[in-house]
Amino acid sequence: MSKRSIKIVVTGASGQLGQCLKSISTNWDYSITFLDKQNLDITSVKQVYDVLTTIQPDIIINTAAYTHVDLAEEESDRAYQINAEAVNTVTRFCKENETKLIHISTDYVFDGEGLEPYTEERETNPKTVYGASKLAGENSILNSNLAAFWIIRTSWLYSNYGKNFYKTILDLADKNTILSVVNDQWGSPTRAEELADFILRYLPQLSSETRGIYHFSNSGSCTWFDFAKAILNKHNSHTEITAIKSSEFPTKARRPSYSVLDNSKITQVFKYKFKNWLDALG
Ligand SMILES: NC(=O)C1=CN([C@@H]2O[C@H](COP(=O)(O)OP(=O)(O)OC[C@H]3O[C@@H](n4cnc5c(N)ncnc54)[C@H](OP(=O)(O)O)[C@@H]3O)[C@@H](O)[C@H]2O)C=CC1
Ligand SMILES: Cc1cn([C@H]2C[C@H](O)[C@@H](COP(=O)(O)OP(=O)(O)O[C@H]3O[C@@H](C)C(=O)[C@@H](O)[C@H]3O)O2)c(=O)[nH]c1=O
Repeated sequence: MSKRSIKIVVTGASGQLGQCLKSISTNWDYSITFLDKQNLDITSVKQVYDVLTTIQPDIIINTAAYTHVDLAEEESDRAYQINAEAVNTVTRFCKENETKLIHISTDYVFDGEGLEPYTEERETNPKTVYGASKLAGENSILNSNLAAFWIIRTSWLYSNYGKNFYKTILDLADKNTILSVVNDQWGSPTRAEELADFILRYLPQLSSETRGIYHFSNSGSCTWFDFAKAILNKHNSHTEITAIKSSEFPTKARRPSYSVLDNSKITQVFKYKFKNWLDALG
Protein backbone atom coordinates (compact mmCIF):
# COMPACT_ATOMS: atom_id res chain seq x y z
CA MET A 1 0.00 0.00 0.00
CA SER A 2 1.62 3.31 -0.98
CA LYS A 3 1.43 6.13 1.55
CA ARG A 4 -0.69 8.24 -0.79
CA SER A 5 -3.43 5.66 -0.97
CA ILE A 6 -3.89 5.24 2.77
CA LYS A 7 -7.27 6.49 3.90
CA ILE A 8 -7.42 7.22 7.62
CA VAL A 9 -10.14 8.19 10.09
CA VAL A 10 -9.23 9.79 13.41
CA THR A 11 -11.95 9.60 16.07
CA GLY A 12 -12.08 11.96 19.07
CA ALA A 13 -10.52 14.61 16.84
CA SER A 14 -11.12 17.55 19.18
CA GLY A 15 -9.29 15.85 22.06
CA GLN A 16 -5.63 16.38 22.95
CA LEU A 17 -4.11 13.63 20.80
CA GLY A 18 -6.65 14.19 18.01
CA GLN A 19 -5.60 17.84 17.78
CA CYS A 20 -1.90 16.89 17.84
CA LEU A 21 -2.48 14.47 14.96
CA LYS A 22 -4.33 17.18 13.05
CA SER A 23 -1.62 19.77 13.66
CA ILE A 24 1.07 17.58 12.06
CA SER A 25 -1.09 15.80 9.48
CA THR A 26 -0.12 18.18 6.67
CA ASN A 27 3.41 16.73 6.87
CA TRP A 28 2.03 13.49 5.51
CA ASP A 29 0.56 12.40 2.23
CA TYR A 30 -2.39 10.53 3.68
CA SER A 31 -6.07 11.16 3.20
CA ILE A 32 -7.18 11.77 6.79
CA THR A 33 -10.71 12.50 7.97
CA PHE A 34 -10.83 13.97 11.46
CA LEU A 35 -14.11 13.23 13.22
CA ASP A 36 -15.05 14.76 16.55
CA LYS A 37 -17.86 13.58 18.81
CA GLN A 38 -20.40 15.66 16.87
CA ASN A 39 -19.51 13.96 13.58
CA LEU A 40 -18.99 10.51 15.01
CA ASP A 41 -20.20 9.48 18.43
CA ILE A 42 -18.54 6.10 18.82
CA THR A 43 -21.18 4.99 21.34
CA SER A 44 -23.78 5.06 18.54
CA VAL A 45 -23.60 1.76 16.68
CA LYS A 46 -25.66 3.24 13.83
CA GLN A 47 -23.34 6.26 13.46
CA VAL A 48 -20.23 4.10 13.58
CA TYR A 49 -21.55 1.90 10.78
CA ASP A 50 -23.11 4.72 8.69
CA VAL A 51 -20.16 7.13 8.87
CA LEU A 52 -17.39 4.55 8.51
CA THR A 53 -19.16 2.64 5.74
CA THR A 54 -19.36 5.89 3.75
CA ILE A 55 -15.66 6.68 4.26
CA GLN A 56 -14.33 3.09 4.05
CA PRO A 57 -11.03 3.91 5.77
CA ASP A 58 -8.00 1.64 5.57
CA ILE A 59 -7.02 2.58 9.12
CA ILE A 60 -8.95 3.95 12.09
CA ILE A 61 -6.99 5.78 14.78
CA ASN A 62 -9.24 5.70 17.83
CA THR A 63 -8.29 8.54 20.16
CA ALA A 64 -11.86 8.98 21.42
CA ALA A 65 -12.11 8.17 25.09
CA TYR A 66 -13.55 9.01 28.47
CA THR A 67 -10.47 10.40 30.26
CA HIS A 68 -11.86 11.97 33.46
CA VAL A 69 -10.01 9.76 35.93
CA ASP A 70 -11.78 10.96 39.10
CA LEU A 71 -15.25 11.49 37.61
CA ALA A 72 -15.14 7.97 36.18
CA GLU A 73 -15.45 6.63 39.73
CA GLU A 74 -18.99 8.16 39.77
CA GLU A 75 -19.78 7.76 36.07
CA SER A 76 -18.68 4.21 35.67
CA ASP A 77 -21.44 3.37 33.13
CA ARG A 78 -20.44 6.25 30.87
CA ALA A 79 -16.74 5.38 31.14
CA TYR A 80 -17.44 1.76 30.13
CA GLN A 81 -19.80 2.83 27.32
CA ILE A 82 -17.04 4.92 25.69
CA ASN A 83 -13.85 3.09 26.67
CA ALA A 84 -15.15 -0.47 26.33
CA GLU A 85 -18.50 -0.96 24.55
CA ALA A 86 -17.82 1.63 21.84
CA VAL A 87 -14.34 0.20 21.28
CA ASN A 88 -16.03 -3.15 20.78
CA THR A 89 -18.33 -1.61 18.13
CA VAL A 90 -15.43 0.03 16.29
CA THR A 91 -13.49 -3.24 16.45
CA ARG A 92 -16.46 -5.16 15.05
CA PHE A 93 -16.67 -2.70 12.17
CA CYS A 94 -12.93 -3.15 11.55
CA LYS A 95 -13.22 -6.92 11.56
CA GLU A 96 -16.17 -6.93 9.14
CA ASN A 97 -14.52 -4.44 6.78
CA GLU A 98 -10.89 -5.56 7.01
CA THR A 99 -10.00 -2.16 8.46
CA LYS A 100 -6.82 -1.79 10.48
CA LEU A 101 -7.10 -0.28 13.96
CA ILE A 102 -4.76 1.85 16.06
CA HIS A 103 -6.19 2.18 19.55
CA ILE A 104 -4.74 4.20 22.42
CA SER A 105 -4.63 2.87 25.97
CA THR A 106 -3.03 3.81 29.26
CA ASP A 107 -0.48 3.03 31.97
CA TYR A 108 -3.42 3.04 34.42
CA VAL A 109 -4.22 -0.57 33.37
CA PHE A 110 -1.45 -1.54 35.83
CA ASP A 111 -1.89 -1.53 39.59
CA GLY A 112 1.26 0.49 40.15
CA GLU A 113 2.66 -1.91 42.69
CA GLY A 114 5.59 -2.88 40.47
CA LEU A 115 9.15 -1.77 41.09
CA GLU A 116 10.46 -1.87 37.53
CA PRO A 117 9.11 -0.61 34.19
CA TYR A 118 6.07 -2.53 32.97
CA THR A 119 6.55 -4.55 29.78
CA GLU A 120 3.64 -5.30 27.45
CA GLU A 121 3.49 -8.86 28.84
CA ARG A 122 3.10 -7.84 32.46
CA GLU A 123 -0.15 -8.69 34.17
CA THR A 124 -2.68 -5.87 34.25
CA ASN A 125 -4.66 -5.06 37.37
CA PRO A 126 -6.31 -1.65 37.17
CA LYS A 127 -7.30 0.03 40.42
CA THR A 128 -9.51 2.76 38.94
CA VAL A 129 -12.72 2.69 36.90
CA TYR A 130 -10.93 4.60 34.13
CA GLY A 131 -8.13 2.00 34.03
CA ALA A 132 -10.54 -0.92 34.18
CA SER A 133 -12.73 0.50 31.40
CA LYS A 134 -9.66 1.05 29.20
CA LEU A 135 -8.52 -2.52 29.89
CA ALA A 136 -11.96 -3.79 28.87
CA GLY A 137 -11.52 -1.87 25.60
CA GLU A 138 -8.12 -3.48 25.04
CA ASN A 139 -9.60 -6.91 25.71
CA SER A 140 -12.37 -6.51 23.17
CA ILE A 141 -9.72 -5.84 20.52
CA LEU A 142 -7.50 -8.71 21.67
CA ASN A 143 -10.46 -11.13 21.75
CA SER A 144 -11.71 -10.08 18.30
CA ASN A 145 -8.85 -11.70 16.45
CA LEU A 146 -8.65 -8.61 14.26
CA ALA A 147 -6.00 -9.13 11.57
CA ALA A 148 -4.10 -5.87 12.04
CA PHE A 149 -4.19 -3.69 15.15
CA TRP A 150 -1.92 -1.80 17.47
CA ILE A 151 -2.95 -1.10 21.03
CA ILE A 152 -0.60 1.70 22.07
CA ARG A 153 -0.41 2.21 25.81
CA THR A 154 0.94 5.63 26.69
CA SER A 155 1.31 7.65 29.89
CA TRP A 156 1.06 11.16 31.27
CA LEU A 157 0.35 12.74 27.86
CA TYR A 158 0.82 16.49 27.62
CA SER A 159 0.72 19.18 24.95
CA ASN A 160 -0.67 22.65 24.42
CA TYR A 161 -4.00 21.09 23.44
CA GLY A 162 -6.91 19.93 25.56
CA LYS A 163 -6.73 19.43 29.30
CA ASN A 164 -3.61 17.93 30.81
CA PHE A 165 -1.31 18.19 33.84
CA TYR A 166 1.18 20.43 31.98
CA LYS A 167 -1.50 23.02 31.25
CA THR A 168 -3.05 22.73 34.72
CA ILE A 169 0.32 23.50 36.35
CA LEU A 170 0.84 26.53 34.10
CA ASP A 171 -2.70 27.77 34.87
CA LEU A 172 -2.11 27.41 38.61
CA ALA A 173 1.28 29.17 38.29
CA ASP A 174 -0.41 31.99 36.35
CA LYS A 175 -2.82 32.47 39.22
CA ASN A 176 0.18 32.67 41.57
CA THR A 177 -1.11 29.68 43.49
CA ILE A 178 1.43 27.98 45.75
CA LEU A 179 1.67 24.52 44.26
CA SER A 180 1.62 21.29 46.25
CA VAL A 181 2.31 18.26 44.09
CA VAL A 182 2.59 14.58 44.92
CA ASN A 183 6.12 13.22 45.02
CA ASP A 184 5.35 9.52 45.50
CA GLN A 185 3.72 8.61 42.17
CA TRP A 186 6.17 7.67 39.44
CA GLY A 187 5.62 7.59 35.70
CA SER A 188 6.87 8.87 32.36
CA PRO A 189 5.54 12.13 30.92
CA THR A 190 4.97 11.73 27.19
CA ARG A 191 4.85 14.53 24.67
CA ALA A 192 1.63 14.02 22.73
CA GLU A 193 3.11 15.46 19.50
CA GLU A 194 5.81 12.78 19.65
CA LEU A 195 3.19 10.04 19.90
CA ALA A 196 1.21 11.64 17.06
CA ASP A 197 4.35 11.76 14.92
CA PHE A 198 5.19 8.14 15.70
CA ILE A 199 1.69 7.01 14.70
CA LEU A 200 1.67 8.83 11.35
CA ARG A 201 5.28 7.93 10.54
CA TYR A 202 5.01 4.22 11.27
CA LEU A 203 1.42 3.37 10.35
CA PRO A 204 2.40 2.01 6.92
CA GLN A 205 4.01 -0.81 8.94
CA LEU A 206 0.72 -1.77 10.62
CA SER A 207 0.12 -5.36 9.53
CA SER A 208 -0.68 -8.81 10.87
CA GLU A 209 3.09 -9.23 11.45
CA THR A 210 3.36 -6.19 13.72
CA ARG A 211 -0.03 -6.47 15.42
CA GLY A 212 -0.12 -6.32 19.20
CA ILE A 213 0.30 -4.15 22.26
CA TYR A 214 3.04 -1.51 22.39
CA HIS A 215 4.20 0.82 25.14
CA PHE A 216 4.93 4.36 24.01
CA SER A 217 6.28 6.82 26.58
CA ASN A 218 9.22 9.15 26.69
CA SER A 219 12.20 7.48 28.35
CA GLY A 220 13.18 7.87 31.97
CA SER A 221 10.82 8.46 34.85
CA CYS A 222 9.91 11.03 37.45
CA THR A 223 7.23 11.93 39.95
CA TRP A 224 4.41 14.38 39.23
CA PHE A 225 6.32 16.79 41.51
CA ASP A 226 9.49 16.46 39.36
CA PHE A 227 7.38 16.96 36.25
CA ALA A 228 5.68 20.07 37.69
CA LYS A 229 9.06 21.52 38.72
CA ALA A 230 10.45 20.93 35.21
CA ILE A 231 7.36 22.59 33.67
CA LEU A 232 7.82 25.66 35.88
CA ASN A 233 11.55 25.76 35.06
CA LYS A 234 10.89 25.61 31.35
CA HIS A 235 8.59 28.61 31.68
CA ASN A 236 10.96 30.51 34.00
CA SER A 237 8.26 30.55 36.65
CA HIS A 238 9.25 31.29 40.22
CA THR A 239 5.99 29.96 41.62
CA GLU A 240 6.53 28.22 44.92
CA ILE A 241 6.15 24.44 44.81
CA THR A 242 6.08 21.88 47.62
CA ALA A 243 6.47 18.12 47.43
CA ILE A 244 3.66 16.28 49.20
CA LYS A 245 2.49 12.70 49.73
CA SER A 246 -0.53 11.26 47.92
CA SER A 247 -2.31 11.10 51.28
CA GLU A 248 -2.07 14.90 51.39
CA PHE A 249 -3.79 15.24 48.00
CA PRO A 250 -6.84 12.99 48.29
CA THR A 251 -8.53 12.11 44.99
CA LYS A 252 -11.60 9.97 44.16
CA ALA A 253 -9.46 7.64 42.06
CA ARG A 254 -6.23 6.36 43.58
CA ARG A 255 -3.49 6.75 40.94
CA PRO A 256 -0.83 4.04 40.57
CA SER A 257 2.28 4.69 42.68
CA TYR A 258 4.49 3.43 39.89
CA SER A 259 3.34 3.15 36.28
CA VAL A 260 6.55 3.53 34.30
CA LEU A 261 6.23 1.77 30.95
CA ASP A 262 9.05 -0.26 29.43
CA ASN A 263 9.16 1.08 25.87
CA SER A 264 11.89 -1.20 24.50
CA LYS A 265 9.54 -3.30 22.31
CA ILE A 266 8.85 -0.30 20.04
CA THR A 267 12.59 0.37 19.84
CA GLN A 268 13.25 -3.24 18.87
CA VAL A 269 10.42 -3.65 16.36
CA PHE A 270 10.56 -0.24 14.65
CA LYS A 271 14.12 0.86 15.50
CA TYR A 272 12.49 3.90 17.08
CA LYS A 273 14.57 6.08 19.37
CA PHE A 274 12.65 7.65 22.24
CA LYS A 275 13.57 11.03 23.69
CA ASN A 276 14.10 11.31 27.43
CA TRP A 277 11.07 12.96 29.06
CA LEU A 278 13.06 16.04 30.15
CA ASP A 279 14.58 16.54 26.68
CA ALA A 280 11.13 16.09 25.11
CA LEU A 281 9.77 18.83 27.39
CA GLY A 282 12.37 21.13 25.85
N1 LIG B 1 -4.36 12.27 28.52
C1 LIG B 1 -3.49 11.41 29.03
O1 LIG B 1 -2.68 11.72 29.89
C2 LIG B 1 -3.47 10.01 28.52
C3 LIG B 1 -4.37 9.56 27.60
N2 LIG B 1 -4.34 8.24 27.20
C4 LIG B 1 -5.28 7.78 26.19
O2 LIG B 1 -4.95 8.45 24.99
C5 LIG B 1 -6.13 8.69 24.22
C6 LIG B 1 -6.22 10.15 23.87
O3 LIG B 1 -6.27 10.91 25.06
P1 LIG B 1 -6.45 12.49 25.06
O4 LIG B 1 -6.47 12.99 23.68
O5 LIG B 1 -5.50 13.04 26.04
O6 LIG B 1 -7.92 12.59 25.68
P2 LIG B 1 -9.01 13.74 25.51
O7 LIG B 1 -9.97 13.58 26.62
O8 LIG B 1 -8.33 15.04 25.32
O9 LIG B 1 -9.69 13.36 24.12
C7 LIG B 1 -10.65 12.37 23.99
C8 LIG B 1 -11.69 12.89 23.03
O10 LIG B 1 -12.69 11.87 22.85
C9 LIG B 1 -13.93 12.53 22.80
N3 LIG B 1 -15.03 11.62 23.09
C10 LIG B 1 -15.59 11.31 24.29
N4 LIG B 1 -16.64 10.49 24.10
C11 LIG B 1 -16.75 10.28 22.78
C12 LIG B 1 -17.65 9.56 21.97
N5 LIG B 1 -18.67 8.90 22.51
N6 LIG B 1 -17.48 9.57 20.64
C13 LIG B 1 -16.47 10.26 20.08
N7 LIG B 1 -15.60 11.00 20.79
C14 LIG B 1 -15.73 11.00 22.13
C15 LIG B 1 -13.82 13.62 23.86
O11 LIG B 1 -14.82 14.60 23.67
P3 LIG B 1 -15.44 15.36 24.96
O12 LIG B 1 -14.26 15.88 25.72
O13 LIG B 1 -16.30 16.39 24.34
O14 LIG B 1 -16.20 14.32 25.72
C16 LIG B 1 -12.42 14.14 23.55
O15 LIG B 1 -12.46 15.14 22.55
C17 LIG B 1 -7.27 8.15 25.07
O16 LIG B 1 -7.56 6.84 24.65
C18 LIG B 1 -6.71 8.11 26.48
O17 LIG B 1 -7.34 7.11 27.26
C19 LIG B 1 -3.43 7.35 27.69
C20 LIG B 1 -2.51 7.75 28.61
C21 LIG B 1 -2.39 9.13 29.05
C1 LIG C 1 -3.05 19.47 39.60
C2 LIG C 1 -2.38 18.69 40.70
C3 LIG C 1 -2.35 17.31 40.68
N1 LIG C 1 -1.74 16.63 41.66
C4 LIG C 1 -1.69 15.14 41.61
C5 LIG C 1 -3.03 14.46 41.48
C6 LIG C 1 -2.64 13.16 40.80
O1 LIG C 1 -2.21 12.22 41.78
C7 LIG C 1 -1.47 13.55 39.92
C8 LIG C 1 -1.84 13.73 38.44
O2 LIG C 1 -2.84 14.65 38.34
P1 LIG C 1 -3.94 14.71 37.20
O3 LIG C 1 -5.25 14.44 37.82
O4 LIG C 1 -3.75 16.00 36.50
O5 LIG C 1 -3.55 13.55 36.18
P2 LIG C 1 -4.39 12.29 35.74
O6 LIG C 1 -5.70 12.71 35.25
O7 LIG C 1 -4.34 11.24 36.78
O8 LIG C 1 -3.47 11.86 34.51
C9 LIG C 1 -3.73 10.64 33.90
O9 LIG C 1 -4.69 10.85 32.89
C10 LIG C 1 -5.12 9.65 32.28
C11 LIG C 1 -6.11 10.02 31.18
C12 LIG C 1 -4.04 8.74 31.88
O10 LIG C 1 -4.24 7.85 31.06
C13 LIG C 1 -2.78 8.73 32.69
O11 LIG C 1 -1.65 8.30 31.94
C14 LIG C 1 -2.46 10.06 33.32
O12 LIG C 1 -1.93 10.99 32.42
O13 LIG C 1 -0.96 14.78 40.46
C15 LIG C 1 -1.12 17.29 42.73
O14 LIG C 1 -0.54 16.65 43.63
N2 LIG C 1 -1.15 18.66 42.77
C16 LIG C 1 -1.76 19.39 41.80
O15 LIG C 1 -1.77 20.65 41.89
